[in-house]
Amino acid sequence: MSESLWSDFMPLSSQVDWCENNYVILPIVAEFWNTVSNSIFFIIPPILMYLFQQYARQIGKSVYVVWTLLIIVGAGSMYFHSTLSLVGQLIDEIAILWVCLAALATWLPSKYLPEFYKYDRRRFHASVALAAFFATLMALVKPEMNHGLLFLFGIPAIGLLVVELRKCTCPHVIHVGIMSSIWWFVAVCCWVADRFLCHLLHFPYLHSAWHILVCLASYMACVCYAYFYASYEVPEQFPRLRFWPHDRHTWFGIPYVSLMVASVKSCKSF
Ligand SMILES: CCCCCCCC/C=C\CCCCCCCC(=O)N[C@@H](CO)[C@H](O)/C=C/CCCCCCCCCCCCC
Ligand SMILES: [Ca+2]
Ligand SMILES: [Zn+2]
Repeated sequence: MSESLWSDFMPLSSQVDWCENNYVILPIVAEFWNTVSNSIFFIIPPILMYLFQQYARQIGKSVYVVWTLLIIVGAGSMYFHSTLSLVGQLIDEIAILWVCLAALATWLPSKYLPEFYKYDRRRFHASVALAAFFATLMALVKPEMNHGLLFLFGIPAIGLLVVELRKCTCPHVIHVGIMSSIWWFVAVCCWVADRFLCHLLHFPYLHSAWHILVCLASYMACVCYAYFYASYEVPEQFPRLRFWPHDRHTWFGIPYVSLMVASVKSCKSF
């Protein structure tokens, strides 16, 4: 390993530094609150792994790839904020790139794909894997551009959500989709304010709030995509949204997709 590569592991070697003051709470952690706020990525995705077991069995195991990558996003972000190293920044960004592409490959309904991919989804998965490989190489070239480019995933993500929610008649899916969009909007405001208005606001916790809100927005959007995908691809399994720990908890429960036997009506009210 060359000397310059070693230096990319050094604390504070990233050009990015967030509003929270460095090394204030613990002498070995650069940004304490920005580090610990990523803990939410170790709580929600494992619960989703548990709740999506039936979905994985009946529709596809790639749902586990998305939840695992979300945990890796949290771990990468923790490492980045605890060191503010360039390597930490790249791990954080590349993990986000991969989870977005994995979500796209897993849940983009076939009706949106060109004919070439429609009848063999493995071709689509292979193309996304190839795109992930080249995008990862490009991410190493100009790391300072990565944040901005990653936000572009928000456009198809919101686009798909809006298009499908307008057609959707299930009130639970509409509720989760709207909450996801609200959290996403507030999260982006927090990210922008922390990045560009730090000297005006002097409020160092906005990036921590972003971590929590973007995790909520992304997992809720993913649950909606999982529902839309199942509704298109396996309507005979009557997908419906349920909430953990109880279906009564539509506000604070964790939504997931459950598949039913053909005799039960889809989206039945609780
Ligand atoms: C058909 C759908 C395609 C897109 C699916 C998107 C699924 C998104 C899944 C997970 C994204 C998680 C992102 C978490 C980032 C946490 C790490 C972090 O905070 N990193 C920052 C530094 O610590 C870094 O500055 C962040 C950079 C920008 C990230 C932009 C992510 C865009 C993700 C799009 C999410 C869409 C949610 C839509 C809600 C309606
Ligand atoms: Ca800082
Ligand atoms: Zn962060």
